[in-house]
Amino acid sequence: MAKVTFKNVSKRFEKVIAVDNVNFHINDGEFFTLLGPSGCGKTTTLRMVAGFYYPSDGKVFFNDRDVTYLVPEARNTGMVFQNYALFPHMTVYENIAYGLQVRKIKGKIMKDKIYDVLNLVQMNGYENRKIAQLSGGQQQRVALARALVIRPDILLLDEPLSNLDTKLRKTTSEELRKLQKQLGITAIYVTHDQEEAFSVSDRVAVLNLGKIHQIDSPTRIFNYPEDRFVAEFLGNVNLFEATVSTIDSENITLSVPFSERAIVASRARQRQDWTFAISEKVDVMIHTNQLQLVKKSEGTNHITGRLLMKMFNGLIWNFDVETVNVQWRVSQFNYATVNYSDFVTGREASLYLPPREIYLIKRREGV
Ligand SMILES: Nc1ncnc2c1ncn2[C@@H]1O[C@H](COP(=O)(O)OP(=O)(O)OP(=O)(O)O)[C@@H](O)[C@H]1O
Repeated sequence: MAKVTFKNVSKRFEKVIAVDNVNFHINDGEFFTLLGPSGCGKTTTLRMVAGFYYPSDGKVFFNDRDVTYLVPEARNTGMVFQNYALFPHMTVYENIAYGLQVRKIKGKIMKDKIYDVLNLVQMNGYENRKIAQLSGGQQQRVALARALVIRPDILLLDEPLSNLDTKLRKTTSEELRKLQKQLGITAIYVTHDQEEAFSVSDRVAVLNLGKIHQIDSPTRIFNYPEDRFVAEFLGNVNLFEATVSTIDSENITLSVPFSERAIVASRARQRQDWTFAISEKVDVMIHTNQLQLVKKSEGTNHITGRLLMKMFNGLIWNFDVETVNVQWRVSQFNYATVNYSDFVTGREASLYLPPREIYLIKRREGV
């Protein structure tokens, strides 16, 4: 087991700053994910953990040991690559044996280790198959077995599920999480898929353009995004700009671009480490499932709009509603007893914004 620390780490490739002054600390046995859009520096960060790249600036520690410039072979990390990087004409057994042979492990010890790990990833019986004769999901298990057979202190996973179909991704990510906890191994996972990141991770770092925007548990990131980028990247949100009008012990009122009347946000919903001032400009977030579609627009936080689109996907209904200056997305669970046909595309449809679901994002410089 190992802790991993990045201290002021940057990585430049000529003019490109792939990783820009990144700091984080990963605990023993933690499942930690680097999440962000394509090109944000996830893979470069992971490669600096593995030792495939050395930082241009800053330091990397495993526990208290400075490993910044240590060669990959001396780090005891196991890596699963996006394309698995297996030898297609070799058997499953030979692929897994490779890393052990490099480490001069032979004979019965090697054999026992290979059968142990095959068991672990539920691939016993496949040892003599060639990689080219396996399905994508099975190849993924072999790649995982190959990374685990050396008993690494840290398991590194670079989009390991991206070649699997949606259903298999779900079950495999659940298994991966179980296995990681069972082994108590520290894992660092790279993905651009928010759902995948949330379902496997203890904590997630959200990156953009080489910088970390937020490191938190999945629920904290979802409910309390640090900035507008994080909220937008996670999706399933409505965002608008507002100005703080009044603040009392219970509520913050906001002047908004889509209504003459002020909107009320409950203070209980806000991050306790942020304070807001009268006239402060903020970004406001409300999750698509927290907005309510209503027939009549009466009273506080009700606004009148027009239904642009409605779509049923089996579990939820999605509605797009247009009001002055803002287009909204509303997602509601389907209930057989609720009649959604009352909402007709092109006709009036109103929204209710529950005060306890309105989240204010503090603006900050430099990100
Ligand atoms: N070897 C390299 N030489 C030059 N530029 C590079 C190199 N590797 C990465 N980059 C650049 O650094 C930035 C970060 O790349 P990185 O591969 O870390 O992103 P990523 O978040 O993993 O993206 P993806 O999800 O697309 O794999 C990108 O702009 C990329 O073009």
